[in-house]
Amino acid sequence: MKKFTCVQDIGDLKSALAEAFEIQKDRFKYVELGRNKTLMMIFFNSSLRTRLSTQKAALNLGMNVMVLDINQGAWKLETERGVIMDGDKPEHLLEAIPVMGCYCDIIGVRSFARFEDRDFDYQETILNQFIQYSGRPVFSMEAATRHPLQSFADLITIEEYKKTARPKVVMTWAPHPRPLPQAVPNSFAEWMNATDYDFVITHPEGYELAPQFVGNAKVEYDQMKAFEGADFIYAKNWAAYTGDNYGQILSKDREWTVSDRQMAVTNNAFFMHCLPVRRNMIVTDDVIESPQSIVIPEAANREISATVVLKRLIEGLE
Ligand SMILES: CCC[C@H](NC(C)=O)C(=O)O
Ligand SMILES: NC(=O)OP(=O)(O)O
Repeated sequence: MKKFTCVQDIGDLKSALAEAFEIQKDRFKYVELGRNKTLMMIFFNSSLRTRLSTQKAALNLGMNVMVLDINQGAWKLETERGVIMDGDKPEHLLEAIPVMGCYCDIIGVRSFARFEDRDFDYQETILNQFIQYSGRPVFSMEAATRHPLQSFADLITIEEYKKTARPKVVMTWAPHPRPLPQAVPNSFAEWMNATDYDFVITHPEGYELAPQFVGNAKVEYDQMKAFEGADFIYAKNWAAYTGDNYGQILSKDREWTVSDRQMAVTNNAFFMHCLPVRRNMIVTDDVIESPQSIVIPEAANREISATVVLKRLIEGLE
């Protein structure tokens, strides 16, 4: 594997899952593979799970690890080409990227959507500059339009907990005080559409995701109807994608907050969320603390998804 930015990069899902469950049984099985190989993790945005689980995955494989928070300690970076750099940014990304590539073997990048220009975000400008100019294999630690390490962990978790071959999986929008990226819902939808699950997306009108991610999923504007008979509930907030509303909050309707009311019409569904989660905005205390909440095993599987991805990137090194 030469990059990991989307579901297509992992190839056949059944073999990726087999590898994940093998590593889950013995996460140090390939501890020699990464000897004298260096992972560089670059964060343009905050992180807890991605930062810790990806570092742990690298250690599982015997790698050296370097972590850089671009906005703390490094020079402020200009990212636009053609800009006269007479402002507060002393360095351009187009120099910084190949320099960082000199010091490592594999690069992970977190760079969220900026919500200033939809094309800039949806062309994955920052991530693609790392792919083009670093000279190293690059993987996404959540970029502008996807979060594949999260989605792979979500799939592993559903496969672990499902009680039927083709579970009904419902992704529901929920309210949040800030406009959050579409990367997690886009990516979850992309991975769910790559399975044979019964996948439904539910959100208020105006929160339609980009069609290339919705794919063949059923979209249901009535949340209670969507929840009927569900086996898994995946809750997430996202800002509007469509038209002039890009990056905007259209609703903070707390009727969409996942509570016992909605969970009561499911098939005793498991509750999932990528975390961090705003309690009593996205989900009530009772639901996220219930025996059906699997948000912690879901977060634990981030170590497994990252170990599989790093293993395949190391194996792909010349
Ligand atoms: C894994 C989630 C990261 C980010 N969450 C926040 C709070 O910014 C998001 O919603 O994309
Ligand atoms: N789910 C996830 O990626 O969490 P962090 O933003 O804390 O890394």
